[in-house]
Amino acid sequence: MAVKIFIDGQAGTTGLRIHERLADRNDLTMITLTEETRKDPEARRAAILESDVTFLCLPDDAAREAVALAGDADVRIIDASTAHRTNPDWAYGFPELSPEHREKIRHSKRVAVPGCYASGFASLVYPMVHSGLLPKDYPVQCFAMSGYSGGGKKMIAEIESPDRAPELYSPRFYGLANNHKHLPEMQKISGLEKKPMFTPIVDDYYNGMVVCVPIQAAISGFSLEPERVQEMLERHYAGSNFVHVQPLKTPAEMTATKLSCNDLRDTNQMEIFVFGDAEQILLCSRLDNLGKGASGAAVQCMNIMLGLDETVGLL
Ligand SMILES: NC(=O)C1=CN([C@@H]2O[C@H](COP(=O)(O)OP(=O)(O)OC[C@H]3O[C@@H](n4cnc5c(N)ncnc54)[C@H](OP(=O)(O)O)[C@@H]3O)[C@@H](O)[C@H]2O)C=CC1
Ligand SMILES: CC(=O)N[C@@H](CCC(=O)OP(=O)(O)O)C(=O)O
Repeated sequence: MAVKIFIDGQAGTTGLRIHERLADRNDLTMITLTEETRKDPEARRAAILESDVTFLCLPDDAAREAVALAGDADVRIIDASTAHRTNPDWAYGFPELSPEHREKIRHSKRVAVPGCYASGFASLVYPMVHSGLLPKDYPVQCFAMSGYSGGGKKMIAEIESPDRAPELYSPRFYGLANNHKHLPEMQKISGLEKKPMFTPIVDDYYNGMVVCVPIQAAISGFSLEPERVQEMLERHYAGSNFVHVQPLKTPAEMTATKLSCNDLRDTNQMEIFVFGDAEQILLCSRLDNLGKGASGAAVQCMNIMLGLDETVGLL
């Protein structure tokens, strides 16, 4: 019998992408609400209770409300918002981080999809800390660039407006008070003792991102050759369907490299790069904020929860 799916927030950026990824699957049937009822709590409750799997593609408060509407019903909930990502009762939806993460997703009824920046960050820092290559108390910094679809419908409308302000044609720094909403999960999931410093930038292209973590090994008093880091990361993600650690480049190739942020657009792929030398290393993770950073990861988690091949319906 087909699995019944409800997407709460189906008209939003993430909801539409999940719908696109699932629409052609004949092992699933979609429960949809009309434009008039899609924000009505009673209609949403009925749809959640009728479903086998509900995706929440909502602002945080509405996601919390949806979980309350579900009560203790047996439905599986996959939440794309920030609301439950550091809640220990929820599985963190990044199966490649460790076999324990994958098992918790497989057996959980409640899964929080990682934030897009947090996905890139954890893909680098979790293995570095858990392998012992990076001390837990290292003062981690992170900078990243995202396409504007990361800001949801409101930012998309602002950037795509025919009479947008001149400053919207340029990349923009934000989160400058080091209070970005992904920081709690970046620290907790990666196992860091100190809050990282995180500087995101949003630019004038639709989707895709690169998240970078520089490591000053020599001046911090430990040694960290790029070869050792690349080998550890390659081992950590060996056999992964979606996370691919790139071979180490020669110094000349590193100098010549330009990483574009949108290469993995519309896929659920993630690429990891190691640059630098024994003094200073730069780790970079490239992904699609709407793919492995949101709807792709959500569908991958659903496949795992349903005991299916995790790659079904995903590029
Ligand atoms: N865009 C991205 O790259 C990513 C987004 N996320 C997260 O996913 C969630 C959704 O984000 P995104 O799709 O970008 O946001 P959007 O603003 O594009 O979509 C949110 C949708 O939720 C609807 N909505 C708002 N309140 C309610 C309510 N009370 N009941 C039912 N529907 C409601 C909105 O309705 P209306 O259309 O009327 O405004 C809108 O359609 C957010 O928590 C976001 O942080 C996660 C990872 C990446
Ligand atoms: C460009 C942009 O504005 N990006 C969003 C993050 C998008 C995202 O992944 O955030 P959630 O998963 O937490 O919803 C932001 O920085 O708030």
